[in-house]
Order: sequence, then C-alpha cells, then structure tokens
Amino acid sequence: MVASPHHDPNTQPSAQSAVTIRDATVEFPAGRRASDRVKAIENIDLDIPFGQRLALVGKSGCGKTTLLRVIAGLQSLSTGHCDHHNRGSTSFVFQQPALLPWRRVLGNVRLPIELQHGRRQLSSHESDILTTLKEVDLDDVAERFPYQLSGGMKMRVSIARALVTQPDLLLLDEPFAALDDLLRTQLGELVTQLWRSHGFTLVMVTHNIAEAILLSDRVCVMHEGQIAVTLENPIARAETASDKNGADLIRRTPEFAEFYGVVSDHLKKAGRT
Ligand SMILES: Nc1ncnc2c1ncn2[C@@H]1O[C@H](COP(=O)(O)OP(=O)(O)OP(=O)(O)O)[C@@H](O)[C@H]1O
Repeated sequence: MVASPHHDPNTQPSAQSAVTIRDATVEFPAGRRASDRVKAIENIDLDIPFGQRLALVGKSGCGKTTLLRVIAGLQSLSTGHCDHHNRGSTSFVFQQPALLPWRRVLGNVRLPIELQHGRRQLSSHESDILTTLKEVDLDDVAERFPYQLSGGMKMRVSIARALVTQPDLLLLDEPFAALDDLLRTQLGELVTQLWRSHGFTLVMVTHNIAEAILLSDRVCVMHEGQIAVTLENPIARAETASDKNGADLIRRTPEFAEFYGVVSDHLKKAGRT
C-alpha cells in the first residue's frame, strides 16, 4: 500500500494519463462582497492513468463534486488546468437517474446517440443500443416508461445511457447513494463488470468507504479542497470481479478490514487538521 502526499508542483504530465490536472483551483462567490470567496478546490495536482478506477472520498463540502465537475469539463477553473488525453467521449452518471419520463427505456438510452449523430443515422447504431441494454440486463423492459421501473432499474437505464456512446471516461457522482445496500452492491458489481469489458477510465465520488474500496484501484482522501492523501488499493479486484459473490467475499477478508481501517483513519486525520 503506497500513501503519497499529493501536492507536487513538479509532477510532469504522464503519457499514460487519461486526465492530467495541474495546480487546479476553483473559487466561488460566498457572500455579498466581491471579495467574499470560497475555494472549493485548491492547488490540486492529479494524474489519472488510462483504465484506472479512482475513488474520491472525504467529508461533505471538501470539494469532491467540484473536482469531478472539473474533470467532466462542466466547471471552469479559476487557476490551473485540466487536460484530457482521451480519444473518445466522457459520460457522467448522477445520483438521480434523471430519465425523460415521456420516453421509453429504449428512447432514453438512445438519446445520446440522437444528440451525437442526429436521428437519421440511428439505424446504424440500433444494434449498439440493444447490446448496451443487454449488458445492463434491461433488454426485457426496453419498451417500458420510467414510471414502470424500480429504483435499481432506473439507475441501470442511467448507466446504459452513459455507456451507449462507448465513453473512454466514466464519471459517477454518488450514483447509488439513494439505493438500499443490496442494490448498491449489485450495481457496484455491474459497474465492475462493465469496466472489465469496456476498459474505460472511471472516477467516482462516494461517501461510502466500502464502495470506494470495492470499486477502485486508488482512493483519494480529500479535505478542505485538497487531496490529503492518495492510497493505492491493495485489494483492487480485477480478477475476482466476474464472481457474483465477489463483493460479499471480499468484504469478509482481513485485507478488506485492514484497508477500510486505513482509509477511515485518513478521513479522521483529515477531519482533525
Ligand atoms: N456553485 C457554487 N457556489 C458557491 N459555492 C459552491 C458552489 N459549489 C460548491 N460550492 C462550495 O464549494 C465547496 C465544495 O463543494 P462540493 O460540492 O464540491 O463538495 P462535496 O465534497 O462534493 O460535498 P458533498 O459531499 O456534500 O456533496 C463547499 O464549501 C460548497 O459550499
């Protein structure tokens, strides 16, 4: 397990990085006067290698979502830069599935293709759309409307919609926080399987330490807008992910308990400084 302090202005961009962030700061107005500002993130340096899964954890307000939005290109920086070295697109999955209620499952999943290529080219993508629906086990409910789906199914539609454009980078912002533990574990397994078959780079924000450990190769603990520590995940599960009981078995291992303790200690330490 390697813990590395993160703020290193001398770090060079790596050819292997899908995303390179240097000296990134985002300030927001925080009061009546123009001088009242809050730094949501401050002087962040981060390299995310191609195909890596990175989890951002930290207490509420520490800047996780802001950093994720910077990576998504949805949030401009006050200083610094964020560069993508991807060949393809970036997709974002939010906590709320945000499906269009008047469109069936198929129509919701098809939407990004329509936006990217227009309606005329749809037929050439139809088999990709159906393959994606199969991958998330929704092919049987393709003709249903969102109100006819359970919470877990809605989230799977949201994941399918994110995957249908074959993104190189998938960003998840607390995607399963509103779901119960069992569904959360099942969807985590699904994300792991999809990561194995698609090979995208994955960045996720979560409050749940177990989820961070089960779904990542590296965990960044954030505190007050900075990355307090980056931890290599010693139990990254590339080989066991296809096992449906993988998450449950891994949760019971001493290695899991040990790493859980390490992440938890860093979170507490960050909270005390
Ligand atoms: N649009 C905004 N305008 C003003 N302040 C903002 C804005 N967005 C975020 N902030 C502030 O920036 C800081 C970081 O917010 P951010 O949402 O990134 O934290 P977070 O770690 O994702 O929190 P949570 O876990 O509660 O979602 C907080 O102090 C927040 O109040």
